[in-house]
Amino acid sequence: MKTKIHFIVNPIAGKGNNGLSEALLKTYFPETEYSISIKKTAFVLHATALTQASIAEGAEIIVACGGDGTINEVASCLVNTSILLGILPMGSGNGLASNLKIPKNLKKALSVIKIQNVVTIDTGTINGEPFFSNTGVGFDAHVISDFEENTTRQLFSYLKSTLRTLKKYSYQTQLQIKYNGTTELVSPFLLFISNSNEMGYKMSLTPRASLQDGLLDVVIVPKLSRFKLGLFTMLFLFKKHHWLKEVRFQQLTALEIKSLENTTLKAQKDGEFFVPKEPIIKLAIRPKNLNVCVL
Ligand SMILES: Nc1ncnc2c1ncn2[C@@H]1O[C@H](COP(=O)(O)OP(=O)(O)OP(=O)(O)O)[C@@H](O)[C@H]1O
Repeated sequence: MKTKIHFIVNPIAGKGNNGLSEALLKTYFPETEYSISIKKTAFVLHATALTQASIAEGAEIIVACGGDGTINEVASCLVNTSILLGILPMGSGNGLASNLKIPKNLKKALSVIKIQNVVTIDTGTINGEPFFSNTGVGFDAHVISDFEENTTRQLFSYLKSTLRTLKKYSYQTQLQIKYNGTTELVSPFLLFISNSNEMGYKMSLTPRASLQDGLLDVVIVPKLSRFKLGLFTMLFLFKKHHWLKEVRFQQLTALEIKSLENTTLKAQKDGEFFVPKEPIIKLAIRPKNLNVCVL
């Protein structure tokens, strides 16, 4: 029996020129042993529809070719199944791939899929919808909202969006957060929840996070003075933001966030803008329910 591998390719992820061709795939996965299919996405959420079709076609490995957004759309269909997720990192940040040590080099990443060495990782949920890398309802969500107006998806565009968001960001949103039987009121600059220890571009707000510890790593940063914000940014770039006493970390299995104004919050999910349907956001971890090909 030939192994069925389906490649779901996002042609606009990262710089957009990914170098993946059928000829290259055939050198790694010869027709005598493998049955290969390449599918290109044409719009947002198309990867999910293509993955569902691949599952119905009996694919045993489904490879997300793109960044965290593409992985989210593909992997959402693979949780709690025995189908393996492969990753060819072709996005801008590639946070999850980097945490999993999947090489950015296309040929090396193809070898990883061929070896079929598998780890089972945790996945997070936000109001029941899976996320794999991170989510957030603070400054990061506003940056992503601005970023999606850009025509290019590269580091420079993230930097531009960060600066634009810094100028207009307001801290008016009063949130009630509940975890481990505790209720708190916060009005945070940042409320970031991560499964992975990397956000992309080798940057991390949650360096202690593990994809296999059954925990969500939560970072809460209150409103900061301009000086403290500058300091926080500098420390963050060197992964030393924990030096600031205002920065709080929690490792949790569940968290509830409620807008006191009863408005729906802006959020980001794996780097894509997301507006939860209700003013209450429920976050949870689902331990070890996704099989991923790694080195
Ligand atoms: N043909 C298409 N045209 C426009 N958008 C698309 C197309 N195909 C997929 N998308 C959308 O592109 C978005 C970005 O994809 P992805 O996150 O993989 O790349 P990236 O943002 O460059 O990488 P990263 O998240 O690692 O920074 C996803 O939300 C996906 O739904």
